[in-house]
Amino acid sequence: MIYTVTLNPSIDYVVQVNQLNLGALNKMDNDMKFAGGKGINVSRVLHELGYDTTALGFLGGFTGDFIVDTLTNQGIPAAFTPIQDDTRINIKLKSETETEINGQGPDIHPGEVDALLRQLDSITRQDTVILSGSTPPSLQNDFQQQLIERIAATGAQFVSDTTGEGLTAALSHLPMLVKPNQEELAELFDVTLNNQQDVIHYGQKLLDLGARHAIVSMAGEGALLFTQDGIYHGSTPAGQVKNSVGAGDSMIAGFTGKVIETRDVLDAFLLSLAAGSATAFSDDLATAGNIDTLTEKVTIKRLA
Ligand SMILES: Nc1ncnc2c1ncn2[C@@H]1O[C@H](COP(=O)(O)OP(=O)(O)O)[C@@H](O)[C@H]1O
Ligand SMILES: O=P(O)(O)OC[C@H]1O[C@](O)(COP(=O)(O)O)[C@@H](O)[C@@H]1O
Repeated sequence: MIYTVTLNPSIDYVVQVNQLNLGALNKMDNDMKFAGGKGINVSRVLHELGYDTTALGFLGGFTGDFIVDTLTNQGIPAAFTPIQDDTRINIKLKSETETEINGQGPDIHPGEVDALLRQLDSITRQDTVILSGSTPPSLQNDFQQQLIERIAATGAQFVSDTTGEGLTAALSHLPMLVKPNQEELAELFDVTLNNQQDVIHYGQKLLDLGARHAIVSMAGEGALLFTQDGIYHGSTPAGQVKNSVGAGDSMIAGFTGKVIETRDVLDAFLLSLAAGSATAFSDDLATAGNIDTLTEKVTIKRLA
């Protein structure tokens, strides 16, 4: 089973305002609500690709109900830990540019934390756990670290898609995969990345620090894959970008599902690239059909 853990899910409220006037009344040209949060997106794409997954994490209030209903309607298995406070709403404003306004996240009470930790005790070494996204501010700074130690103790392999301290904590427990984007990589090492050589240099450090595989995603520029055997660049196919929210999560779903199925890392990278672009080219997350079509249009080149 592939478990995803989303500590800070969200309703992603995508608002289209073609001509945005700040400080004035604007009318929406279109709006859409999606069950979001990084791990939830990963579970949705894993399910779409036919892989067994269960979504875990904290959910509460009317916003939490919306997410549970959406996942139930899509047939995605979930076992969320109920919380008293409302799950957040993240605004994705589409105009000439894409602007994101993410909520901080709800208050999580100690009993709710204990309930989530107890759920993790049933994970076994045959499972994979994907720990994705931010941590609600009411949780202690070292909560991600605690969680990773708990997961590592079960013997399950894990994937980490978070930033800052959480990512540093993950690296020391030998994650199967980490996937920072280029900005997150720069933030982790507190550097400016000026060219591909810089990205390669710091991407390789992710392996040196403990990751078994690392993907550094670069939006429309594709992604770099770092493995013990080599470094690869994957391209993006031509297409019209509609909504890139969840592109990184789709990548993680494609890579993790395929690598568990076939153990073929390059096949997994190919699927991850197709899934990322298929999501960028869709209003919502990618469909299996779109991913399949793009798989033939992605190329991978060995760099080192
Ligand atoms: N504009 C785009 N055109 C084509 N593919 C894209 C685009 N944006 C993202 N993707 C695909 O999705 C992957 C992840 O996107 P990225 O924006 O780097 O991640 P994140 O969503 O984590 O910030 C990219 O490596 C690429 O394969
Ligand atoms: O948990 P965080 O880091 O605040 O991010 C949450 C946001 O990330 C998303 O999962 C999208 O992530 P990506 O675009 O990086 O794939 C949205 O659904 C959600 O609004």
